Amino acid sequence: FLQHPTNTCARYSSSVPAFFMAGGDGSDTEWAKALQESSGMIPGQFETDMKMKGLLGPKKGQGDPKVTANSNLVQWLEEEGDVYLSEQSSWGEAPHPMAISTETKDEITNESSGRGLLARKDINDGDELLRVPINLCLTKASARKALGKDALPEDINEYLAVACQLIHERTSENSFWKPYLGVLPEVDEVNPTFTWSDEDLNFLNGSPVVAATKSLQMKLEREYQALFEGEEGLFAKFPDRFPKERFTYDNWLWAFTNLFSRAIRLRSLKQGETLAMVPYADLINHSPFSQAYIDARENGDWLFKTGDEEVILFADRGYRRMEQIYISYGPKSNAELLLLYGFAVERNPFNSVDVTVSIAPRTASFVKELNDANIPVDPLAEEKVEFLSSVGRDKTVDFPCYADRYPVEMLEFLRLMQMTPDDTRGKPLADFDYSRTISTANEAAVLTSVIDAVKRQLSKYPNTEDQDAAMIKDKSLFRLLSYNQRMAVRHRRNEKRLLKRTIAALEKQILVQGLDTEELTRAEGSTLGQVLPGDMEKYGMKQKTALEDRLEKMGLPIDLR
Ligand SMILES: C[S@@+](CC[C@H](N)C(=O)[O-])C[C@H]1O[C@@H](n2cnc3c(N)ncnc32)[C@H](O)[C@@H]1O
Repeated sequence: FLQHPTNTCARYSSSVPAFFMAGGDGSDTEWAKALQESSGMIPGQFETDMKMKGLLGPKKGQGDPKVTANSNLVQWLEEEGDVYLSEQSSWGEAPHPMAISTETKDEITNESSGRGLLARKDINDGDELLRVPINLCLTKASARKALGKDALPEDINEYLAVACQLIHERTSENSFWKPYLGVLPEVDEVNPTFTWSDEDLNFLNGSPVVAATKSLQMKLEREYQALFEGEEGLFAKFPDRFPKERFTYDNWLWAFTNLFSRAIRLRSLKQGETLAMVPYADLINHSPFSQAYIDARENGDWLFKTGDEEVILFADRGYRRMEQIYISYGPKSNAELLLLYGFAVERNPFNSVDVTVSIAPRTASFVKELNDANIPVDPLAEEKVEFLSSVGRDKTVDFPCYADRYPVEMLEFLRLMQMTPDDTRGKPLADFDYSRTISTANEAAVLTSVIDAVKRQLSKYPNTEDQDAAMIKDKSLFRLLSYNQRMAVRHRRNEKRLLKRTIAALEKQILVQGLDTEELTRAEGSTLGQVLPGDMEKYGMKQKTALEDRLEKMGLPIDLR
């Protein structure tokens, strides 16, 4: 885990949280004191702040259902899991270092980021932040125990199993997990794009997120039907445990909203890795700059190992009192975050936009099909097709473009596709190292074709970046849009900005490397990065997008079984 000395997350922290409570019993005394200290310079400011946060006055926050839910969770964790959350120091143990804030905000966009965990005292790099026993978590094992091993067989996908248990617990009167369910958000508090209406999704037109969203929506529908419906489905086979009125599609979407946005993959478990919903740990928000992540370990000290396992987290840096604690959900692009978590990060070093690079090798038969006298046959086309299929690549490929880099694979792919007999001089294509420049003419054609591909991606959006920027700038009008719509406009604007920067960087590189000279235009006789008409048509029903590819690697249910 951990070890990152720099304080890069500071700008994401919510310095004056709205509603909050201490970790122990929900009292606000310590927070009141801390807030008083932090805003003590302005007379009367503290009282004003506290009133605004609902923590002063007759109710003192106790009437707030969110504060009550936090309180119930803390009590349950202490009673059922022996989780140490005390505010007071006691024999040999310091007070628990964190507290739940019911309302945190993104400091750049001012959008709500829901609950979060705050440092209740100064925290040092490496300090233990939390420990939660596995038996409080929802996993495939707990799902099979709750709903029967006959209904959820050994080989069932983890996401499906935990989704079933989430719905089961949510709709049971006496669930052991009730205090945990009490803090799980509704779909409209998370808003991942796969739950958006088509009207909201239209705001993302042109963005690769739309295709990924539609594909995830279809997959979730298909999985629901396959699991519950038909003669072999759980509704028919186990109607008592899986009543239709409880396992509705709305509940299914709620379960997956929570799974995608909160489930953690624990990798260090004795029996291998497990997907888990971990109470309390899942209250921590994401910062792409955090080096901390959550994992499991055997519990007990060195002498007295109990054999049980627990989830554990250490601080990745020092935190000041009242600062929000962050972990990293992984190096995710804003498209991934929006699709699965319902938010995007304005300054995200892992942000990328998928760009489609498509070059159809001009074989004799393909050129004939095109029926255009100006398009010559590429003498290397057949060899290129063979080479591509031997390395398992298609001729239409999606690559993620980052703000400051693009993948080596994209350059390698394009260098190959732009080879001419001048470059090969009779040698086989397989003999070249495509991770290096092949020739100046080849490189010129490669960079030009990347620019073309990025420009083509940009042209897919109905509005320009400037128009989006103007919309965002007009604060009063922008606020009239719904949360989803605001996220969509910011997202598409950031995608365009990234693509425009990529074009500018490439154009500069072409100039710096002297690749803009006349004689190098000979490469234009090659394939030039154009999506040839035939390929355009095929592209409509092409293979997976790069985003889907990455989701699959994460183990998300792109093909669930
Ligand atoms: C694991 S939960 C974290 C706790 C969550 N805020 C809550 O209220 O329960 C993940 C969700 O928190 C929110 N979130 C996490 N990090 C965020 C961030 N940096 N900005 C905005 N929202 C964030 C998103 O709604 C996301 O789906």
